[in-house]
Amino acid sequence: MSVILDTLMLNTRQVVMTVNKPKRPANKRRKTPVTAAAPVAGTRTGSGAEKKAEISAATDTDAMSLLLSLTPSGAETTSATSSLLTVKNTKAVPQQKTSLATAQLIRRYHVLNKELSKCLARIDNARSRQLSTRNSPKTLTPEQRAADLARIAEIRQEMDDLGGLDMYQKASTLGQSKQRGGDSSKWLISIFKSYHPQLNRKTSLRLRLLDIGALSPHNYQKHSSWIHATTIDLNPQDPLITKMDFLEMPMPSSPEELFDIVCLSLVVNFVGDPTQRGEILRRSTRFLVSGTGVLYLVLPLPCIQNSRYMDHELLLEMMISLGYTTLIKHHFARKLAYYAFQLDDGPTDKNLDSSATRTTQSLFPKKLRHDKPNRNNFCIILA
Ligand SMILES: C[S@@+](CC[C@H](N)C(=O)[O-])C[C@H]1O[C@@H](n2cnc3c(N)ncnc32)[C@H](O)[C@@H]1O
Repeated sequence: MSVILDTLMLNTRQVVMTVNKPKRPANKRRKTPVTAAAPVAGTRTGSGAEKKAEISAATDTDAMSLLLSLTPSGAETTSATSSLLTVKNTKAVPQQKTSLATAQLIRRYHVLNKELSKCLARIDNARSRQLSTRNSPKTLTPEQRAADLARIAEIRQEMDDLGGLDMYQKASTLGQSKQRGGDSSKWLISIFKSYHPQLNRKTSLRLRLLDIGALSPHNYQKHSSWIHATTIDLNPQDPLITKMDFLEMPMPSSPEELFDIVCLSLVVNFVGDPTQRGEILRRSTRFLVSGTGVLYLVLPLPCIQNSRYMDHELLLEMMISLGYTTLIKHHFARKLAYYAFQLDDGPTDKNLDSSATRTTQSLFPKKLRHDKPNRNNFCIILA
């Protein structure tokens, strides 16, 4: 696990930016960025003026398609989360890159990702309000919408200049390297060895593990006698990892497709939108064996210990509401919070689309809990 990842703080107010945008001389500008995903036809836009004209002309266009049209490197869209991301292949992060520079890059990427989610959510919310209540006073004015869209374009450009998701992941992988403390699978393995002592005796039982947001397919390799790992990521860094957005992953249709362990290590905080964070947690229940399934959740410690809107107790309440009534174990390391929850009570509406069965009212809305200075704004909303 990355030591540098531990420092992630998700508070836009903390952004005193220290990562400088790489400045390229005009004659050395990237021509066509290499995209991991197929470029969206006609996505490349021209000058800033052209972009602005496009923005103001497009106020009635769907925000997502417009966002894509502003995407410098044309990422493939799946869910709203992944569509936010600039995905392109970048060169490996040099090993000698200082941990400080890597940490800054990761931190900046998080901040941008979060701001992007906010702009998009504002546009999407205004749009749904407009559809439900014609001329609602709460909808965005054309100027506000244009400002948000312009900011989205700027953010995407900066993400692209930083190297996009690919560079972020390479930096994170570097952070996982042994010199910096290794990956987070170690804590999970130690829990399982004490929690399921029979596994030490190498029975034929092989646990099915789903690693969401995996940077390496090899984290569980040396335990392959008792763990079968399925690894997915929005932008796989290895051919053995499946390119998949968890929010779009088909639900298991039979017990054989369920998992014994679902890992969300530094993924929930990576997602910028608090409601989507909650959706990821809720969705995890549908992939686990009810009664025995284990969710392994890792968050930066400040998300739990230094947020205005979140703390350990609230996280437990949220998890209990989802059916994770047993906290097998948790551990606060210097910079990371580790949790292993058991899914005692699986979802009752397994065969139904979750959104169709819920009201629009949040079970756990954004609510101030610690009104103190110097706290961050990390939040999870459970709808
Ligand atoms: C900070 S990295 C964490 C990597 C690794 N799990 C660790 O503990 O170091 C977050 C990863 O989550 C992935 N991710 C975020 N949202 C995702 C989603 N909806 N589906 C699949 N992967 C996702 C990102 O692509 C990124 O590689």
